[in-house]
Amino acid sequence: MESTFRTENLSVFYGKYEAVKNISLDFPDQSVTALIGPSGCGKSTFLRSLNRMNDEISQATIKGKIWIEGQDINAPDTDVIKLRQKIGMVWQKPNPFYKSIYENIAFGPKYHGIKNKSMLDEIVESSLRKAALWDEVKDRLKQSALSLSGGQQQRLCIARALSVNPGILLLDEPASALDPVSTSKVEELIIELKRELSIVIVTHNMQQAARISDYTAYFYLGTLMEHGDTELIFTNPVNATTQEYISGRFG
Ligand SMILES: Nc1ncnc2c1ncn2[C@@H]1O[C@H](COP(=O)(O)OP(=O)(O)OP(=O)(O)O)[C@@H](O)[C@H]1O
Repeated sequence: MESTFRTENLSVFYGKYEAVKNISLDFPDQSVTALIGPSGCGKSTFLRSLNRMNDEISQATIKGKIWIEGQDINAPDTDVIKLRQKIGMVWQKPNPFYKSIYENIAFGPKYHGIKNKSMLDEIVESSLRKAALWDEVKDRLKQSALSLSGGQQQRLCIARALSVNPGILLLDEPASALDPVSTSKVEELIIELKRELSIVIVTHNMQQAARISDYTAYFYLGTLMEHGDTELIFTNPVNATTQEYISGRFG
C-alpha cells in the first residue's frame, strides 16, 4: 500500500544547481525514517521541501511531486499555513520564541483560532507531556522559554510543533547541539511519538539512526542511493558506498 505521505520524482534546484535529484520516497505512518549521508548531499534541502520551507529561498525551485493524503502540497491552492500545521518541523538549534514557556506552546493553537483559556491550558499541558517536559516546567510556565537549558528548549520546540496536532514531524539534526543526556531524552521522545506520527529525521549520527529509525534513506550527491529497513541497511547494505559511509570510512 502507498503511504499517505510520499515524494514522487522530486528534484530541488538552487538556480540551475540540482541539489536533490529525482527522489521517490515514502514515509509510512507511525514510523521513523532517517535521512543519512555526507555533508552537502541534499538531506536538509529534501527535508525542507517536505513542508515547503524552501519557499523562503527565492532561487529554490522544485520538479516532481510531494503527496500528503492524496493532495499535491505544491498545488497553487494549497494553504501553506495549514500544510505546516499538518507537517511540523524542528531545527538543529532550539529556537524558542522570546516568550514564556506557556506562550510558546499556546501560540500556534491561538493562531489557529482557539481562544478558550481552559482549552489552551489543556493543549499546553498535553503538548508538554508528550514532549516529556511537563514535570520539569509545570511550576514555571510563566517564565521565559530562554531560561530553560538547551535540551529543555529543544523539547519545548518539539512540544510547540505538537501543539497544533501534526500528523508528520520533520526533524533536522534535532540532537546535534545537545549533550548526551538531553540527546537520549530526545531519542526516547522520538520513539514514543512515532506511535502517533510519521517522523522524518536528518542525522549525522549513525548510532542514532540505527537506534531510533525504522527506515533509512542514504543520500549521496543529491541522489537516493539506498532506502529500506534500517536493520537491513545497517547490517547488509546493497550499495558499497552505503557500506563505506555507515562504517565511517568516508564522509
Ligand atoms: N540556500 C541555498 N542556496 C544555494 N545552494 C544551497 C542552499 N542551501 C543548500 N545549498 C546547496 O545544496 C547542496 C545540498 O545542501 P544541503 O544543506 O541540503 O545538504 P545536507 O546533506 O543537508 O548537508 P549537511 O549534512 O552538511 O547539513 C549543497 O551543495 C549546498 O551548498
